[in-house]
Amino acid sequence: ILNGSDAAAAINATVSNATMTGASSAPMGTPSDLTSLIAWINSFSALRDYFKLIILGGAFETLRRFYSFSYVSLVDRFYISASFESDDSAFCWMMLWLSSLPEWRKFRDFTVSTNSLGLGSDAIELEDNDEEDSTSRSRTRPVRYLPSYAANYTMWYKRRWMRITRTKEESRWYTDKSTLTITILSRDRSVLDALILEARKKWLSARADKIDIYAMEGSDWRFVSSRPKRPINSIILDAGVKELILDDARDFLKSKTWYSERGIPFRRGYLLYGAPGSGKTSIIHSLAGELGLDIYIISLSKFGLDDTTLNSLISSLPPECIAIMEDIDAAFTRGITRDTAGTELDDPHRREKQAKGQDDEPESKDQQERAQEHRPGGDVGSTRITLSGLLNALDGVSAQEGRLLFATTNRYSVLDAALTRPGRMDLHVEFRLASRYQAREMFKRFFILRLAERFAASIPEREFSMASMQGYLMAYKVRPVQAAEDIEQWVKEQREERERKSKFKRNEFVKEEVKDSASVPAAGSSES
Ligand SMILES: Nc1ncnc2c1ncn2[C@@H]1O[C@H](COP(=O)(O)OP(=O)(O)OP(=O)(O)O)[C@@H](O)[C@H]1O
Repeated sequence: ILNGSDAAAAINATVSNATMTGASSAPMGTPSDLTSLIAWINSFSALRDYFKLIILGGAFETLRRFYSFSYVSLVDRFYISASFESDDSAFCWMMLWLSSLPEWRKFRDFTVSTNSLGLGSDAIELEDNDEEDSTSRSRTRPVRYLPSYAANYTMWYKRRWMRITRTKEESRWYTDKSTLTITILSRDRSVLDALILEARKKWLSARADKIDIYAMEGSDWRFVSSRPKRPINSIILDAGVKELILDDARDFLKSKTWYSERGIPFRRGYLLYGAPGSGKTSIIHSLAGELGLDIYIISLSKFGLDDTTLNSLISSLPPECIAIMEDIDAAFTRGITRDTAGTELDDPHRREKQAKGQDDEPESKDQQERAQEHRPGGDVGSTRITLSGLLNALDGVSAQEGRLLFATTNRYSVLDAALTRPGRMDLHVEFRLASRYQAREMFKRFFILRLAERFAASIPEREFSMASMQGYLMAYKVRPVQAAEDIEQWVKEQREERERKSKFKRNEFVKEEVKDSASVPAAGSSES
C-alpha cells in the first residue's frame, strides 16, 4: 500500500521502464514519414519476416491468377466449348453421335449404363452371344458405354483436336442430371455447328421409325421414351374418320401463312370423345408417327401443377408438336372450376341444376368411381388448376404457335362449353363402340377373311369396344377357327358379366343412399 507521492513515483518508474523496453527492441523513435515507417517496421525482425511472406504469397497468388486468366483467355481465343445438359434433347444427340464414332471404341474408361437416354438402336451395346439366354430378361435393357464422369476424352474430329468431359450435377439429389462438355481446338464456330447438325441428323435418322414422348417435370419437359411408330392402318375406324383427322392435321401444318395473313392464331385443337377402348389414344400416337411429330403429355392431375406452371409448360412446347391431354373430364369431376382451386364439381349440368335448386341428383357411379380414384393419397387431390387457368394456357398470348392439341374424354357432355368451343377444340370427333365392320377388320388383322365374316356376324353392333375384342382375339393367337366358334359364347358371357356388375353397382348405390339418409339428422317433420 503506497501513499499518494509514492504511487506517483511508482507510475513514473513503470512508464520510464516501458519506454526503455520499447527502445531496446525498436531503436528508433515513432516514425514521422513513410520511409521512416518502413525503416521502423524493418527494425522488428519477426514483422520483417511476416512482411516478406505476405509479399511472396501475394506475388504467387497474382501469378496464379494471371496464369489461369491467360489460360482461359487462350482457351476462349483458340477453343470453342459447348455444354449439353442431360435433360435436353441435344444431349441425347451428342451421346448417340459419340457412341457411333469409331474413335469412341478405342477408349478404355466408360460408365456402363442400362439407362437408354433415348439412344437409338445403333448405340454401342454389349454383344450377347448366348443363344440360350436370348429370351432372358437381361436382354430387354441394352447395356451402353457412356462417357465416364471421371475421365477426359481427347480425340480428333475432322482434323481438329477435341476434348470431351462429362460432369454430374451434385446439388440436385433428386435427378441424375449431368452435363457433357465438348471443347474443340478451333476458332471457327461453324465447326461446332457442323458437329451438332451431324449429331442431330444421326439422331433423326436413328429414330425415323420412332416417336419421342415427353412428360412434364416441374415447369420443364423431360424426354421419357421413344416408341415405334404405329402404322395408321392398324387403327380400324368407321370409314372416313381416320382420313378426316389426318387430312385436317396435314392441312393445318401447311397453312401457317394462311393463318398469319388472317390474324388467326396458328393452333389447332382436337377433341376425341366417346367409348373407352375405342382407339382415341391409339390414333393420336399413330398420327404423331404419320406427321413426324413428337408427343408432349399434359397431365392436368399432376401433383403440384398450378396455372402458372401449366402456362409456362404450354408456352415452352416446341413449334410443331402434338400435345395430349387425356381424360380431360376427369379434371372436371375432380373440381377444376373457373375461379376456385379444385374444390367443387364443375359439371355444367350440375351447375344448371344447382342454379335451379335441383341438385338432388346423385353423382353417377362413373363420377363417383373417378372421384374416388382421385382422392387424397393420389396426386390428383393436390392439383391447383382452374378452368380459367387452363383456358388461358390454351389460347393466351404465350400459347405456342403451331401445336396440335388433342384432348380425349369419355364424357363429352360434362365439358364446359368454353373449353370445347372452336378456337380451343376445333374438331370434335366421336369414337363409338365397335361396329360389325370394325369387328371384321380387326379379325382380319389377326387371322383370315373367311372366318372374319363369321366372327363379325356374331358381334352385335356398337356393343363392345375394340379394346375388349382385341383382348379376346389375343387369347386365340394361333386358333382362328376356335376364335370364330367361341365368339358367341364370349358375347353371352360379357353380357352376363355386365349385368352382374351393374346389379352390384345398383346395390352398392342403394346402400350408400341408405347410409347417407341415416346420417342426415331428421328435419323434424314426420314426412322427412
Ligand atoms: N379402333 C381401333 N383399332 C384398332 N385397335 C384399337 C381400336 N380401338 C382400340 N384399339 C386397341 O385397344 C387398346 C386401347 O385403345 P386406346 O387406348 O386407343 O383406347 P381409348 O379410346 O384411348 O381408351 P380410353 O378412353 O379408355 O383411354 C389399344 O391396344 C388398341 O390397340
